[in-house]
Amino acid sequence: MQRVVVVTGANSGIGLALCERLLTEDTQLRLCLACRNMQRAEAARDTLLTSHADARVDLLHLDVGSVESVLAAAQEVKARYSRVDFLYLNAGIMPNPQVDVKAFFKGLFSTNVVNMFSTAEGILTQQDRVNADGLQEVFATNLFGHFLLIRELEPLLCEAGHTSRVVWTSSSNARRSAFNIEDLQHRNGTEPYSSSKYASDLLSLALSKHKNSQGLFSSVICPGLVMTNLTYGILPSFFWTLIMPIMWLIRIFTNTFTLTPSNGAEALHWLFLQKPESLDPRAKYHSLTSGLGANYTQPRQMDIDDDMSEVLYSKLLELEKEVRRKLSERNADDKAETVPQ
Ligand SMILES: NC(=O)C1=CN([C@@H]2O[C@H](COP(=O)(O)OP(=O)(O)OC[C@H]3O[C@@H](n4cnc5c(N)ncnc54)[C@H](OP(=O)(O)O)[C@@H]3O)[C@@H](O)[C@H]2O)C=CC1
Ligand SMILES: CC(C)CCC[C@@H](C)[C@H]1CC[C@H]2C3=C(CC[C@]12C)[C@@]1(C)CCC(=O)[C@@H](C)[C@@H]1CC3
Repeated sequence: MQRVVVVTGANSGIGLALCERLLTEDTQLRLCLACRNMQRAEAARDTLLTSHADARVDLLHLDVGSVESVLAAAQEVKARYSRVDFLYLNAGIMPNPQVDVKAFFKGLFSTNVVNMFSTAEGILTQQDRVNADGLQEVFATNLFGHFLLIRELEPLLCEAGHTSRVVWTSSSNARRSAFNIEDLQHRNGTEPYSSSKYASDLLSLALSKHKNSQGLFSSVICPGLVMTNLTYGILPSFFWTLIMPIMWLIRIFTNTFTLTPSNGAEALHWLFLQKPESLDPRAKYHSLTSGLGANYTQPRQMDIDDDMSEVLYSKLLELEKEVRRKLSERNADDKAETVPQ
């Protein structure tokens, strides 16, 4: 049976490395790269086809941060495929990141040093903005757009007779203290990235609870610290080049410095090979790399509770209704404007 796998944010970094690994694993796969930039998506497909000439690689235009784009992409998926076996929710942004250098050096000489290097706790903030849909951009991209995509694809994902999987690329930067259920979109804070990733952890648990009986299983992973466009956006390039030998050195002491996209994709790949019933919906599956470069996956319990996950789920359903209502009003207005008087 040819399995259909959709990967969001597949044109670079961890998403692209995952595609490469999946094609090596299953040559019969039908792989769909869901990307907002079609030029980069085509380049990614070319790269994949160089090493897997016979592979079936499709492209799908998806800007996960735009409600209209998500709805159109979901329609396209439903038209193209009769099933979706895996939906990897990997696209993510961390706009305008700022490192608190003072806090970093303070942390360096504290007992919190290992935690600081694996979670960036206390040293990393971002500046968010409102997007065209009136949503906070980080929330819309990292969480809500993916939620809407799942909702739209439910007919395929929850089809009787087979199981489907959604896998969130979360982060060990996801922290309860950065998340406020009264401020879901993190309008008032400086850690929208951490908040959105914590929300994805909560949402994954709620999805498992509500949808397992319909054959849909949701899991969460952390790729570790990986050198990608996202991380290169945190410090100037020359600085990364300067500290890179130190990064490789640190890897001897912490297994969370996976560093290469392929290593970071370890847990995503590992989940592809597991039976969904054997997975723990409360665990985050971490990609880890030993000092000698060996990859492995380790589940760690998440700091989440059922009540909050339920509240988040119902708030997202509410927001979905509101967003759909606004969109149909906007479409009706546009239509009225184009009708000749
Ligand atoms: N690198 C790291 O250390 C860690 C990364 N992660 C997570 O891993 C995931 C992948 O990131 P990574 O590979 O590191 O970084 P990259 O920047 O290389 O990849 C991010 C991908 O997401 C895509 N993307 C961003 N915004 C949108 C959008 N609105 N619609 C569709 N696609 C979009 C990007 O496309 P485009 O090329 O168009 O920008 C790109 O393909 C993210 O969710 C990130 O939060 C988690 C923990 C650590
Ligand atoms: C001398 C400099 C001020 C050194 C700064 C080092 C930091 C830039 C890194 C230390 C820990 C890193 C880290 C991440 C980004 C870069 C650091 C803050 C992440 C937040 C990247 C994205 C994620 O999702 C996390 C899992 C990473 C955690 C560690």
